[in-house]
Amino acid sequence: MRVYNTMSKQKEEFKPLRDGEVRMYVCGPTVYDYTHLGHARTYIAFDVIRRYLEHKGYTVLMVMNFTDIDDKIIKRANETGEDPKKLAEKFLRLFLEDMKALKVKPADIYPRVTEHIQDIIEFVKKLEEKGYAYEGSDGVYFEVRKYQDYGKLSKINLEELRKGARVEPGEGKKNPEDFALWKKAKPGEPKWPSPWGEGRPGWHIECSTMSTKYLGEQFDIHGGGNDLIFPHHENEIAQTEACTGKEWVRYWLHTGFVMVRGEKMSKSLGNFVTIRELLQKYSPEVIRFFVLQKHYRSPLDYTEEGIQHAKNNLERLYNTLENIRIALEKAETPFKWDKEEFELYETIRDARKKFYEAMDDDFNTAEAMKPIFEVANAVNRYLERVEKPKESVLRKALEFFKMVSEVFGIFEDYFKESKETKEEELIELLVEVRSELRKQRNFELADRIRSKLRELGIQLEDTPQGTIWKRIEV
Ligand SMILES: Nc1ncnc2c1ncn2[C@@H]1O[C@H](COP(=O)(O)OP(=O)(O)OP(=O)(O)O)[C@@H](O)[C@H]1O
Ligand SMILES: [Zn+2]
Repeated sequence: MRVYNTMSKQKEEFKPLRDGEVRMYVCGPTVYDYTHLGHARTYIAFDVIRRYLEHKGYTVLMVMNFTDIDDKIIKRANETGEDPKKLAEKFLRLFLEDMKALKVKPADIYPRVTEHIQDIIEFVKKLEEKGYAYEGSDGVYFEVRKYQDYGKLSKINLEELRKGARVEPGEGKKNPEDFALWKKAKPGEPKWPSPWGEGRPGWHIECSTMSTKYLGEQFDIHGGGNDLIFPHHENEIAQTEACTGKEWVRYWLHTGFVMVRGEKMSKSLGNFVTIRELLQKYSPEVIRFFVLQKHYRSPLDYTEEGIQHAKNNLERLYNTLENIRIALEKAETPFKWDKEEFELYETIRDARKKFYEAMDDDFNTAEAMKPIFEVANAVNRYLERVEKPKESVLRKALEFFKMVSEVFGIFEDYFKESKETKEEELIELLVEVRSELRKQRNFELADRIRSKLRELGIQLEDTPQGTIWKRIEV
């Protein structure tokens, strides 16, 4: 498997630091507004990367932070007259709801800045002890020129950076390129005690602190949107490697932007569409499908037609799945296979290979889509041509779609539904058998079925119209 590493600007063989385990950290949102499609693209992309790694047999430990205190939150709270803590809490909950709706698997750990202030202070203290940090009038700063490798991720040139930046009036830093590790509180701002007086952490330090706390001083994947490469990730690297003296992250992965008419979808430009709005019109799977039609590093243009197109394509696939379901009802036991079965089988076999090759090539979901449609088309053709379809070859197609479902997080309704339907059919069957037993006055066995079902959370009630059943808590 090969992944594109922003650090080396090329695809590299993927080899995690520990066998069989992938530890990954994805920068989470600053929670002061609704989640828009741009954010969702990034989180869906990392969700699929994580799902694929799990599918390949890795144990994945995933951490995603919440920036629940920050300039943007304070600014918004001041505008709306809300308490910044309450504001952050509200949007944090809404974000989790949105991710759940989009079937993004939850991170294993969601550390929040406000619950890790002490850890952050310790980290800054270490940087101070090692001579990388200094206290200025309004906060503690990281002295960029002390860290030799600055710029290695973004390839930014420190001299250029210096020329372009300046120390704003009121800022207590020595050099224009230095960045804040700790900000001293201004009147009315949320604050915590520290060796440098009351204040709050700078933005970058939280990710260095919380990622190393939970994933160790070295781990495999660190990700986020393209806009985080500089300065956020560059600064994270400087802080962490200055502190530990070790190479920190193996692979840096960055997602391309969702674009609207040539511009990045963003809150500040006001050109965004929220997940909530989209979910009123489209199913979560349509949104996922839309996002996955492009490779995660490419820009993704958002248009109404684009989503509509994704919707139609997904529907086509669902139709095929429905065709398989119907065909399975009349499918035959395969006493023999003919040319048609072998043709379909070979398409599925090749498609599976292509799917894995595409995903192994830097998680190329856009390429991986092609074999999905190849199988769908082949199944439809097979069902049109063959009068008595063979169960085994249809099951092969279903297995393929099930695999896609696991990795892409689509078709979940179909596979979940069919499992439940099966279960319901089995319950109906037992109810029928029990009624028959009662008619034959075999009450002992009938009661056994009833009490066993009850233990499993299915309650039977005998009514004049017959026996009905319902699910109960056990
Ligand atoms: N248009 C976009 N396309 C893809 N990813 C995006 C887009 N906008 C933001 N992201 C990513 O979403 C994640 C969360 O972003 P964050 O909460 O910092 O957003 P933000 O910068 O406040 O949002 P905005 O850019 O809308 O002001 C980051 O990884 C960021 O790179
Ligand atoms: Zn971060």
